Amino acid sequence: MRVDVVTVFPDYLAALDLSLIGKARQAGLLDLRVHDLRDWTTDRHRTVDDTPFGGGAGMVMRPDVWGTALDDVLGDDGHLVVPTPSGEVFTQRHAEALATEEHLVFACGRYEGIDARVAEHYRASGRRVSELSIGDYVLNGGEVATLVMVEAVGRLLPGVVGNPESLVEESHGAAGLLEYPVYTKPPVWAEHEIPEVLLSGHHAKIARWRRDRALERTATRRPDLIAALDVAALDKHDLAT
Ligand SMILES: CC(C)N1CCN(Cc2ccc(Cn3ccc4ccc(-c5n[nH]c(N)c5C#N)cc43)cc2)CC1
Repeated sequence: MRVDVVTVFPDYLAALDLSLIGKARQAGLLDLRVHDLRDWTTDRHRTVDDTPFGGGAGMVMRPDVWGTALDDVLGDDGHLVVPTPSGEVFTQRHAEALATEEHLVFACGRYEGIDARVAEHYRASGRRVSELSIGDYVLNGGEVATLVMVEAVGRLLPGVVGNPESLVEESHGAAGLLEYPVYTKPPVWAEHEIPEVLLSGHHAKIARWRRDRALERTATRRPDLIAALDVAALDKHDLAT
């Protein structure tokens, strides 16, 4: 997979040189290229923004600069991803769908956002465009959201995560439940012991205990997920473990 990121803060994406995503890049599993939007400006001040039509606070990012940049970077096959507070909320389902793409291009806005005609233009020209938000809180730009989405998508690519098994049993997985509590050595820490069932070696009981803790957590912390619960998948998933 090729991923291009266009931003006025290229250094913000340096974190993608680290850890799993960094290793995936070195292994050639992920071809990640970060571009400075100002490289497509034509004035001596390298201007990327202007005042909003209709008035209001702040500045808006210019469509002409973004258009020349994206025309260069999107190529024939790029799927344009625009992080925005007004986007569809990004979920694991979006990560799974984006992980099937050959080429993603992330447009990182700043200020009050990117002129709306940019996304419109590429959608109208038949290109896949996803306007996505990573959650209901306000950030200062699209770079942090891009880091989140590139990691969520990158870890799903074949060969990136050492044990593909671990991609199956994870939060918001097939059964739609939150993760159960996990423990490791020492068996006693600060007078806290390990739940006995986890020391029993009885796999069916351990699976049932984990399923019950995941249900409990989901009901307490994310009751919204309970409504969408796929009970059939839950039992199948549970019996498979
Ligand atoms: C009334 C009037 C003064 N209000 C002024 C604030 N407006 C909303 C507003 C708020 C902040 C930004 C800054 N910004 C620029 C590009 C950009 C991309 C993503 C995100 C972003 N924020 N939160 C997420 N989950 C995001 C994602 N993904 C934020 C971005 C842009 C826009 C709403 C109108």
